[in-house]
Amino acid sequence: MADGHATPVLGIIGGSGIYGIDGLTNTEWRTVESPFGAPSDQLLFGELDGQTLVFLPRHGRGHRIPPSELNYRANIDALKRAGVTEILSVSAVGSLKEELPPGTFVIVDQFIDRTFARSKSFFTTGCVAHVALGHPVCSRLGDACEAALKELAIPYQRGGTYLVMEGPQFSTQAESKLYRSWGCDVIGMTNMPEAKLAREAEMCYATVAMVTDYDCWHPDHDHVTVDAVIKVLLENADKGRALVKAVAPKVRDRAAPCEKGCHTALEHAIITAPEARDPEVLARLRAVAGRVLGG
Ligand SMILES: CSC[C@H]1O[C@H](OP(=O)(O)O)[C@H](O)[C@@H]1O
Ligand SMILES: Nc1ncnc2[nH]cnc12
Repeated sequence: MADGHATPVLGIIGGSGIYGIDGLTNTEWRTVESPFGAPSDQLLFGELDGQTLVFLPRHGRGHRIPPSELNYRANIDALKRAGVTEILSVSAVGSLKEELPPGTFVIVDQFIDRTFARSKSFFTTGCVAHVALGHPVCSRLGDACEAALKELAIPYQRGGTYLVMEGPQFSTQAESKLYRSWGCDVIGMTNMPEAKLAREAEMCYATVAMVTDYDCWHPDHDHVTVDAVIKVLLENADKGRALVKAVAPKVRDRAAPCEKGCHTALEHAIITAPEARDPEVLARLRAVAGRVLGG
C-alpha cells in the first residue's frame, strides 16, 4: 500500500514488571527473526475482543536484559514484520516533579535523550535518512490513551518530558537536580532510541509512563530502589492492564493511515542517491523502509 497500512494493529511494549498481557485469547508466542539481530523475546500474538494484538516484553520474560543491552532495532523491526502499525510503550519512570507522585500516569510528549551506548538508527552508510522528530510521539495514539485513562478514572498528566538516561545505575542527586532544572517531568532508561526507531519505521509510538518513585532529589522520600519500583508497579498492575484493554478498541475503530504523518515519516527523509545505495543495507531495511525504497 502506498500511503500506510490497511489494518491498524496495536503492539504493546511492556516495560519493567510487565511480562505478559491478561485477557488475550488465541495466544501464541512466536519467534520473529530480524536482520538486526535477536529481539528481546518472542512476540506474543493474541486477540482482545476479536482484535489482533502483539506484545513484546521489553526486557524479555524474567527481565533478563538491561536497558543498554536491549536490541532496540531488532525489537522495532520485529514488531513491524509482525504487522504492528501503532506501538504503545508502557514504562516505569521516576518522578522529577512534586506534583507527580508514585501511581500517576504520564502520557509523555517529549524526550531528552542522554543515552550514548546504543544503536539509534536503522539507516547507515549506504542509505542515509533524517526523519523529523520535533513531535517524537503520536498525538493520535496519545488521544486514545487519554480517552482510556479518563474512562478508567486513572489520574494522569497529558504531556511531559521524559529524560532518558543510559543507566543501569540510577542517577546521582546532582544529575537528578540538573534534569529538574531543565524542566523534565520523569526519568527512565528505555524510551530512546525506541521512539526514534519507531518513527524511522513509520509506526505510531506513544508512551504511557507510570511513576514509581521520586528518584533521589526529594528531601522527604527515600532514594529509588528496584524493590520500591516493583512494589508500586504491582500495586498499579490492574490499571496498566485495564489501560491496554481500553486503548485497543480505540485503535481498531479508525482510519488506518495516521493523519499526524507517522506512517509516512520516510517520505522526504532519505538523502542517499539511488545509484549510491548499498544493496545489502537496502535488504536489511526491507521491513522498516520497503514502502519508500521499493522491494
Ligand atoms: C526496574 S527500575 C529501572 C528500569 O525500569 C524502567 O524500565 P521500562 O522503561 O522498561 O519500564 C527504566 O527505564 C529502567 O529500565
Ligand atoms: N528513578 C528512576 N530512574 C530511572 N529509571 C527509572 N525507572 C523507574 N524509576 C526510575
